[in-house]
Amino acid sequence: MATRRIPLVLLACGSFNPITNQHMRLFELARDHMHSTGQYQVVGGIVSPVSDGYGKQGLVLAQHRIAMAKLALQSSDWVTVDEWESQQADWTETVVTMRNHYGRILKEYERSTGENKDSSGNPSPLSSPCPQLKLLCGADFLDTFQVPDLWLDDHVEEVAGHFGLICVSRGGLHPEQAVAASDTLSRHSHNIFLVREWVRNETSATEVRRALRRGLSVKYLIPDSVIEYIHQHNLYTEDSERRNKGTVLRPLAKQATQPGKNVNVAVRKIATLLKPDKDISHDGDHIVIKTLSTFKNYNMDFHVGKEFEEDLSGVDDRKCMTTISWDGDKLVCVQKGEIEGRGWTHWVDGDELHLQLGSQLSNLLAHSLLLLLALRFSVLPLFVHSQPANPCIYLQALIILHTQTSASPAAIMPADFSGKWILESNDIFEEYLKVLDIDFATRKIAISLSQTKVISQDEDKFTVKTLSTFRNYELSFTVGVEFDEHTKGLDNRNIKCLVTWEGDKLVCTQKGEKANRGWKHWIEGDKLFLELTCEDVVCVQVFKRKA
Ligand SMILES: Nc1ncnc2c1ncn2[C@@H]1O[C@H](COP(=O)(O)OP(=O)(O)OP(=O)(O)O)[C@@H](O)[C@H]1O
Ligand SMILES: O=C(O)c1ccc[n+]([C@@H]2O[C@H](COP(=O)([O-])O)[C@@H](O)[C@H]2O)c1
Repeated sequence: MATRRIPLVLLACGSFNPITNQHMRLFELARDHMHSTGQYQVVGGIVSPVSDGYGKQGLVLAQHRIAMAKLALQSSDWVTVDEWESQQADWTETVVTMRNHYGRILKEYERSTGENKDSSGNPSPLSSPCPQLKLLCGADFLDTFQVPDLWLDDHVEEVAGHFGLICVSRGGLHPEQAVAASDTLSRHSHNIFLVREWVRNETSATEVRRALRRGLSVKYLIPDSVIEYIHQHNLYTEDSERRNKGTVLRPLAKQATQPGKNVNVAVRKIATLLKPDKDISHDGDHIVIKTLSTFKNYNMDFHVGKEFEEDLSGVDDRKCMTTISWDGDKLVCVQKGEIEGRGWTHWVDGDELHLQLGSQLSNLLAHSLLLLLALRFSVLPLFVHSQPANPCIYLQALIILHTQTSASPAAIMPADFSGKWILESNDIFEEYLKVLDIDFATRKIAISLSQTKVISQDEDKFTVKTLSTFRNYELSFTVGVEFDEHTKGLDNRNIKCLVTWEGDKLVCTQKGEKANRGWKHWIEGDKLFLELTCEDVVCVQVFKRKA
């Protein structure tokens, strides 16, 4: 007897900002592939645009993205647009969207099998097998599962294990490697269908928006009806592209606030974007310090000289026995607990309030949020409302901290970077490449690659080799000596560079066509950090020392 095929619905989640022909092609490719397995019968396709709460830069209103998707899909007799996700007040996890659709699909199935039950109430042999729902995506989507703190592990488990994925190739990405690199994905590899698109189509919604902003033609990349809609509503402009600029992607913010999470990459990322205010009031030795930001607020209410139990919920969720006392005109706090040497010092210098946060060097990583909060505030007589200066000045706190907390003189010497370092994480690298105007295909290759840094250091003389299977790059410099760099094979620009020591950090300013360009290198334990900055993008790469 021939086995009956499993009815299958394909669900694609994304910004669809705007929907492109390639988005629609994904469905056709996936349907052919799933039919070729002989196991499935694709019975429907759903496009589910993300809600406005997603916070992605340049995201135009959901009502427009929905309207464009509906216009585009008028030509399909099996793919529809669903508004449920886009209408949720906040951004919705993909797995929640999947559960919602699957619940609806199952209800319909039950209703239809109800009509086909035998006398004992069991589905009759005439009923079709239980339908399935699978997530349809491009290869770049699969890579996002590896982005630290973007997805919850349980959700990846449910998406890949319970539902299943159909992933269409994109650019030079290697989805099979993404599956192999992840324990969860490889455990469910039988439920992940990789579809090879032989007619490569590199259309990306970002590139379409860019072309539209520049007044260039996007005909044949997106349907005519969508082009007309965009022009009618003047949708993709310089202004619309600035929408959500600097906003933390909602999944990252949401993940960071999960109970029991360590102070991690996501929190660090959020913290760097914050503009916290300090609101300090006092009545004699009774002091209240409020640290206010759009992400988290933190209040301290204490009497100088009196020990109290401090609950650092929302910071690193530890408890400390805290005592704050005067040291001359400095307010010094000692926080006894799990982390040795923990505490802070507040003092005023001219019209600036300084806050220096400390813990032992070995614990720096666990305390990155604390370090990030080490801001310098301007325009402030002590204990009145303050205006924050540049939040990125927190970086200086690391240096102060190193100097303050290092017991041995060796620890305050500039660091030794020599060695081989393997890339472990590469946060916002694609944004950094975009701001350097690196083309789509190169970006996609670059973000998928592993990198090795080989650094040779002879006191202040450095050679840094960056090696990958795609391109190698070598840079030699002497700290304190300005040099010309041609970023050959990268963005091919000429820049004037100067590398200096800031404590044990190596800091480079790169003057040229691009504003605010530079990098910083520092070491924490067996990790090498590289912070790459250009305009308003800050990318952090973390390397592990190769034994
Ligand atoms: N050219 C393409 N090839 C394969 N998959 C694609 C392609 N374009 C989009 N997709 C897939 O379509 C889904 C929705 O994509 P999304 O709305 O993010 O558009 P996008 O073109 O990837 O946008 P952006 O350019 O901003 O990255 C994702 O799973 C994405 O991987
Ligand atoms: O569910 C999650 O945890 C999750 C984390 C990150 C991204 N997503 C979804 O992945 C999609 C990414 O779309 P885009 O346009 O950013 O490529 C979008 O639908 C998001 O809601 C989902």
